[in-house]
Amino acid sequence: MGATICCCCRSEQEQNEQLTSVILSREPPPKEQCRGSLLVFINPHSGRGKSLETFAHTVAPKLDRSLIRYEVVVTTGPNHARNVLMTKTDLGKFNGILILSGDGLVFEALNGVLCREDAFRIFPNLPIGIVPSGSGNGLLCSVLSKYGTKMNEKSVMDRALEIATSPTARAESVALYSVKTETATYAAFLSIGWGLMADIDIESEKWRKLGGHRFTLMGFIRSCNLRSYKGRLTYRPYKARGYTPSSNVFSIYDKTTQQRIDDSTAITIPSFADSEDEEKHLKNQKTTWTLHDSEDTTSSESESDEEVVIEDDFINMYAVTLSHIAADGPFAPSAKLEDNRIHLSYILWKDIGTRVDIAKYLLAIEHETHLDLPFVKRVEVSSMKLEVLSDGSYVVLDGEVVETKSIQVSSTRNNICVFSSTA
Ligand SMILES: Nc1ncnc2c1ncn2[C@@H]1O[C@H](COP(=O)(O)OP(=O)(O)OP(=O)(O)O)[C@@H](O)[C@H]1O
Repeated sequence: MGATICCCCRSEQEQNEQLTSVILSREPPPKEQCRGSLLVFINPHSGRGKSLETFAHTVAPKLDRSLIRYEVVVTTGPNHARNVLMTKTDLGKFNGILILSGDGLVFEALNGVLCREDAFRIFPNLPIGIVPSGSGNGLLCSVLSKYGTKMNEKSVMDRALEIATSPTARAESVALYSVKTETATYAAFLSIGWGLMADIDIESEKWRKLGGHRFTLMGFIRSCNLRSYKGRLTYRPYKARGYTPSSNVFSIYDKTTQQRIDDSTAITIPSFADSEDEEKHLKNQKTTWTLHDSEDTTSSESESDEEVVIEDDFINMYAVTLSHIAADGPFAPSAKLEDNRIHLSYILWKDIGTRVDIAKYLLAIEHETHLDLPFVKRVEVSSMKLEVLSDGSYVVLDGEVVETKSIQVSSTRNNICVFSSTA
């Protein structure tokens, strides 16, 4: 335990191998003394490439002191975490999972869970903790900003470490969205982008080591080479439909995931006249989304309103479901963790004067004034569909590129739970 490593004079790969073997050989605290256990995913290449070091030197010693055991998976490439979570048979024994990467690995992990039969029981009962090692950490920043953490890299990292390693850590609900493309279904929690900001996000990935500065640099380049993107955007304005989202805040180490699942199943099973109905109810609970705009939830004629369709040349389309997309000012200040509305904003080519307007828009994001610019249209929606009608653009979901020309995002009444505070 607590081995110190001299990292100078060695290649990055050798350092990573050495750190991995130190991490995997750590003696856990004795089981009978432990408060609980975490399943940890470390992406050695995320962000500035420091996640193994952060775990070995900071997270692991703190978890040991807090008597929290951990099982570590050092991811070897895309889909590793997804495959583990799809197939792991003992997920219920953990109190939570901890991810040392960015939003991309959280997205991958959730979509691994989505492939499981018990996905919709796991989501609200298996808390996800994040130690921000990737370059985009919108989920973590949205959660921490609710509790007043200052939005700069150091404060976010310090607070995330405190929560991730504390025996009194608590988790709370974050709304989950159902996404369909031409070929796949996803669970998403953060954003869908197309056009200017999606291009900036993806084209700046080669500068990962610059951290958040990569977006500023690529934003400057992109606004000098402004493009328009042809597409059709269809959306349905948000209506409450009698639903008031509420947050479930709970202590992570009071129960394991399986104990929480067992408790919630016992509470939510109504008494059924016959066992066939009961079986059907349980099956639905396990396997399906609860869509916000389903027939069951549209209670009156006035609520089944028209869809709005815009077919035009766009400069940017960016929709978020959480307040922050990075550790700067909020992108959607009114977004709340548990609330299931989608904050859609877009800019049409015909509405801007010059490309200086776009530079102003990108700069305004940092100062939270971007939504006040006259050429930025915004609306809260419960579902939206984007059909891309031109070539050569990225559709980016929770920071990850999805290969599709058509994508539909729907609000649901499902949620995940995320490490958020300490008692
Ligand atoms: N060992 C690995 N090597 C390369 N890619 C990996 C590895 N492990 C995981 N990945 C992939 O890297 C992506 C990590 O994205 P994440 O957002 O977590 O980090 P990031 O450094 O901020 O990356 P990005 O800038 O692309 O968002 C995930 O899609 C994941 O599948």
